[in-house]
Amino acid sequence: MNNLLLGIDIGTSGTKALLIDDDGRVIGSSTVEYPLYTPFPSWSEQEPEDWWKATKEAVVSVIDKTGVSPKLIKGIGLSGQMHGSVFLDEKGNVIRRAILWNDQRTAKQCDEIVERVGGVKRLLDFTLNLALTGFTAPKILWLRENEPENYSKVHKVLLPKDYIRFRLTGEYASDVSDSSGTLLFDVKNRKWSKEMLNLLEIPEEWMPKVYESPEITGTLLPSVAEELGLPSGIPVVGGGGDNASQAVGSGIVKSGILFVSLGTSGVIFAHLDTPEGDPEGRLHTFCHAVPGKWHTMGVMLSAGGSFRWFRDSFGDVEIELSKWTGRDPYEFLTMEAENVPPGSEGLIFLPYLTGERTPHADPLAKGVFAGISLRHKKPYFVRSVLEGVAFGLRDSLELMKNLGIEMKEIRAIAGGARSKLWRQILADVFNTPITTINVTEGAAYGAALLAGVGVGVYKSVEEACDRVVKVMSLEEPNSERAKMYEEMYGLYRELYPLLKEYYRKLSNFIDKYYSNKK
Ligand SMILES: Nc1ncnc2c1ncn2[C@@H]1O[C@H](COP(=O)(O)OP(=O)(O)O)[C@@H](O)[C@H]1O
Ligand SMILES: O=C(CO)[C@@H](O)[C@H](O)COP(=O)(O)O
Repeated sequence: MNNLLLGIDIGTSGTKALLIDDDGRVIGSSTVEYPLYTPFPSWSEQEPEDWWKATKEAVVSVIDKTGVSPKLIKGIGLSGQMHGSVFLDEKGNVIRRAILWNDQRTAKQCDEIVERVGGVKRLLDFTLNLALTGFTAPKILWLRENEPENYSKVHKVLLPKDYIRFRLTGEYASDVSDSSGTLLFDVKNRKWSKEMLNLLEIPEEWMPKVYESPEITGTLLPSVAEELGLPSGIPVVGGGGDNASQAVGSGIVKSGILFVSLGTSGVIFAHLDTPEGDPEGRLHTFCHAVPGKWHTMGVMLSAGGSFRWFRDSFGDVEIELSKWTGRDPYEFLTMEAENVPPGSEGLIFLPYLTGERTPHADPLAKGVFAGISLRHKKPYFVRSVLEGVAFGLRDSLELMKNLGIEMKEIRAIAGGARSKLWRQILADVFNTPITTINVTEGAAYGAALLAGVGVGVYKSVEEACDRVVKVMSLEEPNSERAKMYEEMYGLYRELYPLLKEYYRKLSNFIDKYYSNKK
C-alpha cells in the first residue's frame, strides 16, 4: 500500500479522523461526537478534554476499522472550528470550558475593542476585519472582566485544533488561516499584530508560534504515539481553520471557483491572490491555507444548524422512521419538502437562531417564520428553512459580487450538500450552477492534503488539489424559479430592518426574565 496521510478535524458536532492515500483516495474515516453546552441563552461552550478524548477515539477507530498498518502514516494535518478560545495555565491545564465561534456573549467587549483601537477604520487597518462577537479577542476581554480569577491564571490562549496539536506534540503552535480569526492577527503581513496586542493589553507570549498551513509544527510525542498505536515522531503540519481546510479539500485554491458550505454554519468562500477583501469588513478577509494567498468569506451562524434545530424540535416521526429504515431523518424531511411549491407559498424563514454574522453582525437577531397561514403544514416549514438559509447565503454572495469577485462555479460542500433538493434551491436562489465534488470529507480531507504537502508527497497545495479533486454533479438554475426567488429574496431582505429594533427590546425582555448572565 501507498503512504497514508491522517487528517483530523475538530468540528462543532464531533471530531473526524480521516485516512487518505497519496493518490487522495479515502481509506476510511471515523467520527466521535461530543456535547455543546449552553449554560445561558446565547452562550456556547465545549470541553477541550472532550475534543481530546474524541480525537484519540476517532484515530484508534479509523485505524482499527481500515486495518491499515500505522507505520504507513507519514503525516498528520489538523483542522478545526475557528475562533474558539482555549485558556491554558502555566502547566498546560485547561482553565475553563472553551468559548466557541457561535457564542454571542461579547457584544460589550466588541464595542470596547473598537474604542481602544481608535475606531473601525484603524481596526480594519490592523486586522482587515471587524470586531465580531464570535472572534477570539473579545472572548479574552470577557474573561478579564467577568472571571478575573481564571484570567489571572492564563498562560496561553489556543484555538481548538491547536489545543489538540498541543496534546499531540507538546508544541504551542498555530497556522495563519486560523490565527486570522482571532482579531489579534495582522492578516496582511501574516503575523501577530503587535498593535492589537498592545492596545488590548494582551501579552504576546500568550499567543502560539504561527506557521504557514503546510509547514511542520512538531512531531507526535512518544507517550501519545504509544497510546494511539502509532509510530512516534510523525510530523504534524500547521493545518488550517475549518473553512480554509475545506477550501483545500474542495479545490478552492484559485480565483473563479467558490464554495458554499452547509455545515452547522453556512459559508460562502472565495480565494484571493492579494489581501484586498471587503474594505468595510462585512465579509471576513483571512489568510488562506495556501502559502502567500488569502481568502474572503461570509459566514452565517445557523445554516445546517437551522435544519438540525428543526429536525430535533419537530422531526420525531422522521427520527423514528430513520431507526426503522437506517436512512437519515434529514432525507425524510427533505422528501416531504420536495412536494411543496418553490417559495413555500410565501412562508419566509429568517435563519438567525444564534444571532447573525454576515451581513448583519447582530448577536441579538433571532429566527422568524413570517407569513404563516392555515395552508402551511410541516413540509412547508421544512422547505422554508432550506430556502431561508439559501437567502441568508445569497447576502454574502451579493457582497462578493459587489467586490467584483469572479464566480464561474460554486461548489456545495458539508453535510447539507448531500441533499439534491437543497442544492437545487441554492442554484435557483443564486441563479448560478451548483456543483458537488468527489470528496465529501471536507475539512479533514483538506487537512490530510496539507499534511501531504508538508511531508513532500505533493509539491504544492495547488498540485495536490489538481491531482485529487474532481467535479461530480451539477445543478443548473431554472429560470422561472430563479425569477420567483429573486422577488422573494427582496421580501426576505425587507424583514431584518423591520425587526432590528424589535430584537433589542426582545433581548432586554429575555435578559430580564430568562437569563442569569453576567
Ligand atoms: N441528508 C441530509 N440532507 C440535508 N441536510 C443534511 C443531511 N445530512 C446532514 N445535513 C445537514 O448538515 C449539517 C451537518 O453538517 P456537517 O458538515 O456535519 O456540520 P458540522 O461539522 O459543522 O457540525 C446538519 O446540521 C444538517 O443541517
Ligand atoms: O465561525 C466560523 C468561521 O468564521 C465557523 O465556520 C466555524 O469555523 C465552525 O463552523 P462549522 O464547521 O462547525 O459549521
